Amino acid sequence: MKVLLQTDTITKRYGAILVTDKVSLDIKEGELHAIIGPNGAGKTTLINQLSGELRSDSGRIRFGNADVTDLGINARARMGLVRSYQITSVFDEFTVLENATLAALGARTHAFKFWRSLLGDREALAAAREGIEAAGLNTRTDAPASELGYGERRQLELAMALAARPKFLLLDEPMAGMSVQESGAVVALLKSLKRKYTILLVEHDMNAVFALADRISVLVYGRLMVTGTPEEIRGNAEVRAIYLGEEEIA
Ligand SMILES: Nc1ncnc2c1ncn2[C@@H]1O[C@H](COP(=O)(O)OP(=O)(O)OP(=O)(O)O)[C@@H](O)[C@H]1O
Repeated sequence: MKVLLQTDTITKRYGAILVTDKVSLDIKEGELHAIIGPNGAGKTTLINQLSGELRSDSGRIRFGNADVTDLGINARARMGLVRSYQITSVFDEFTVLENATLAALGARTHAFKFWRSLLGDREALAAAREGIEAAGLNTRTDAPASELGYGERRQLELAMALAARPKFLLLDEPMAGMSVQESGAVVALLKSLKRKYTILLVEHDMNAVFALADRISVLVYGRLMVTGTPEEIRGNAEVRAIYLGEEEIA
């Protein structure tokens, strides 16, 4: 499989703290790659470096054939490297369809000129409907976001990311705060998205990670400790030591 995203020794520090430390990763086209690691390991920081929300202090990032190190979040999103949006970017008074359409328009338009054409842009509307369908939210298309339950809201975030027609999806803890039933639904959803998109998943729910990932990378104190298949990670003595006492991986 071709490598779609490649980082070469990317580093981010806050003052004296090295939050990510020379992380070199290869993510292959079509794979679902999970990043796990203890609290504060630097997982969210790494996602932010990949999405372009944070500039790395050193190292390079390649996406497809391009060096995207110096590009911002919007430029990377337009190339297809898209992060599932934070809950704050959902507009409560807008419907599911309107929110997804905004995300579709935002992925390809600069500034705010898209406001006037909301729901008037056929291509954006089609992308929004596709995203909503893929995220399993089509029975709620016309509901205002304010009426969605917690799990549905996370589905809307996913729909918004998909409406941007990504090649590569960055997902930061999509199951956080969900009930067992809700996270089961998200696992099923992500299974249905596998292969259609290349996915990088940061997630604490080990059952979900081991059920979904083709490969898993373990980040500890900002350093990439090991990358392997779920079987290799499960059997890795160092990883087991880090998670000792955390029954999920046992
Ligand atoms: N803007 C910031 N300024 C200073 N320190 C920061 C900043 N953002 C993150 N950190 C620190 O960097 C470290 C890694 O944070 P990060 O959120 O990336 O870890 P994480 O692996 O995602 O953690 P968790 O699993 O708890 O979400 C933490 O010690 C955090 O306090």
